[in-house]
Amino acid sequence: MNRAEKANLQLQAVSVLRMLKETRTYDELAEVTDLPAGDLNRYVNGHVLPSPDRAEAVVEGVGREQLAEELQARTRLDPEGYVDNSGVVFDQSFLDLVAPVAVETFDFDLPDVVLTAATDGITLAAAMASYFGARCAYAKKSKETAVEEFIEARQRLASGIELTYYLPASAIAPGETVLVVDDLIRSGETQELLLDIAEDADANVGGVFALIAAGTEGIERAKGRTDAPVGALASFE
Ligand SMILES: O=P(O)(O)OC[C@H]1O[C@H](OP(=O)(O)OP(=O)(O)O)[C@H](O)[C@@H]1O
Repeated sequence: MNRAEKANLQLQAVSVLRMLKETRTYDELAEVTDLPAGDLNRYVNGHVLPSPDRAEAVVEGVGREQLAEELQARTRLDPEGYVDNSGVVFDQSFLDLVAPVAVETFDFDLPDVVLTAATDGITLAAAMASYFGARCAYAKKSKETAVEEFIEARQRLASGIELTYYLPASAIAPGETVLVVDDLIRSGETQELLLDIAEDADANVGGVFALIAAGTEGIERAKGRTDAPVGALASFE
């Protein structure tokens, strides 16, 4: 790790600790992190940065578990099983914490492009792209008027409805590494269309990542389509 990467990791750890501190006392935070309450106070207030080792432990270990809990707490499931995750996808500073935890947990190849589908995946994709220094691209269900060339992916869904996603052809260059992300993966139909787009662009898939998996069907479906790591931060049955 070079100096800039270390500094980035240390600042990420401070963000994670601040997020956790919102709903905890320092003693409770000490219990969660196994770090002394006095040190945590100095980190959260920005007086001292955690050492790179401590920062890594916070981002990798505690970060994943706590982010998953936080996700569950911010997500509502209605009686029909539909997910309301606006408390997550509208909160850019929460989403800023996700990329380092996701990459530590799932070991994705670092992307040139973070690809998602409009609409709800966009804020997550933007946050992750910014962390990786990658471009953010999103496929839409309609064609942008001024764009001449598109990559199209079409699928007849289980419901019988036909779904087409369009991505401007210039968004991904051949040979680039694409990380497919979304807020939610349920049937995996959307991710499959995004993987079709990546394949059409002659890109390498670096991974498939969702914040929330509703059931296991979507994750299994994506795993059937790529050898790259596939995972979600939290799951609902
Ligand atoms: O795994 P799947 O069964 O494909 O479901 C997941 C997709 O469903 C939601 O998008 P939706 O199609 O509702 O569009 P929206 O983001 O515009 O609401 C969500 O943002 C994912 O893209």
